[in-house]
Amino acid sequence: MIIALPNKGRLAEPSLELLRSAGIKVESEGRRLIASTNREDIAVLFARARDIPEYVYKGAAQVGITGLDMVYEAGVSVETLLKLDFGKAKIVVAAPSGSEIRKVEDLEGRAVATEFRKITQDFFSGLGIDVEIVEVSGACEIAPSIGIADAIVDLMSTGTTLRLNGLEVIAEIMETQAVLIANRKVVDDFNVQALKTALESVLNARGMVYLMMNVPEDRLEDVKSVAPGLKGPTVMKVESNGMLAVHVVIHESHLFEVVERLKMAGARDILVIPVQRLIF
Ligand SMILES: Nc1ncnc2c1ncn2[C@@H]1O[C@H](COP(=O)(O)OP(=O)(O)OP(=O)(O)O)[C@@H](O)[C@H]1O
Ligand SMILES: O=P(O)(O)OC[C@H]1O[C@H](OP(=O)(O)OP(=O)(O)O)[C@H](O)[C@@H]1O
Ligand SMILES: [Mg+2]
Repeated sequence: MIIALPNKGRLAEPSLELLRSAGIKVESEGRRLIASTNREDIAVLFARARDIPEYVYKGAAQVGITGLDMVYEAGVSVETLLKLDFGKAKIVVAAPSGSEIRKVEDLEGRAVATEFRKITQDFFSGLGIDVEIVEVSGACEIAPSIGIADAIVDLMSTGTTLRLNGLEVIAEIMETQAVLIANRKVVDDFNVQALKTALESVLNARGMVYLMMNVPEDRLEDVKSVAPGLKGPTVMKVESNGMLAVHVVIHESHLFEVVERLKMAGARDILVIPVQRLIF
């Protein structure tokens, strides 16, 4: 199986990191664009995020990681298997603050600069608004101030780039994040499904911790009410001393108060263990 990964840009490092957590280690040598991995049956193809949907559609790679925006923009039919929870941003229409352009209808007959020709075209034609699209290949926020366009369609996450360039959002087109995509013909292949399961299990496990503790039998209900767990705690009898071993998965953000409450409810010997993978 070949996995297409972004070779640079915002999605590159988090994609490699996610694969690594899922047990797939890329053995890359500098600028080589095809790399082997620790698994004999999995190789990686490094490409631009923008080109990955096309490569997966054509079958040059069976699966790939790219932005959902890139999938729409490519306009090809691939299967989105999983949202990956990084590379989160919005595609917005923005115009110079204080200009007469306050809403998308004001752009009728005007010029819009963007790297996203198809998304922009589809958005405005869907609203029946006729705009001229000025295609740029990056740093599109500069376009209005140099007289190239009246507005832009671009990605926004923190909003800093827009603000620093005197632009403000007048409409939101779509939300994007990194996704795992697959060629439709191989969606059900064992390796494709195994990769999906592995990545999903890493995402599920993020922020979760496993608690193990000993609880006197007569305090079980008190402990349960403090830490109900994902599917109720696992309870095992500890031989001979009237104690129960209780195991439960909770969210790390609750750990601070849950541990104290468990202690108060009679739990002892509490172990907190990181969760590597979680498969429901
Ligand atoms: N500010 C951002 N916040 C979150 N995700 C982003 C942001 N900018 C881009 N992305 C996501 O990353 C993808 C790739 O964009 P990025 O700018 O990293 O690379 P590129 O445009 O391919 O390369 P370059 O900008 O270096 O030419 C985008 O399609 C989008 O899905
Ligand atoms: O809302 P913000 O947090 O400011 O992020 C938005 C900016 O991030 C991306 O650019 P990137 O940094 O990838 O540079 P690029 O223009 O070279 O692609 C995007 O094209 C915006 O310009
Ligand atoms: Mg970019």
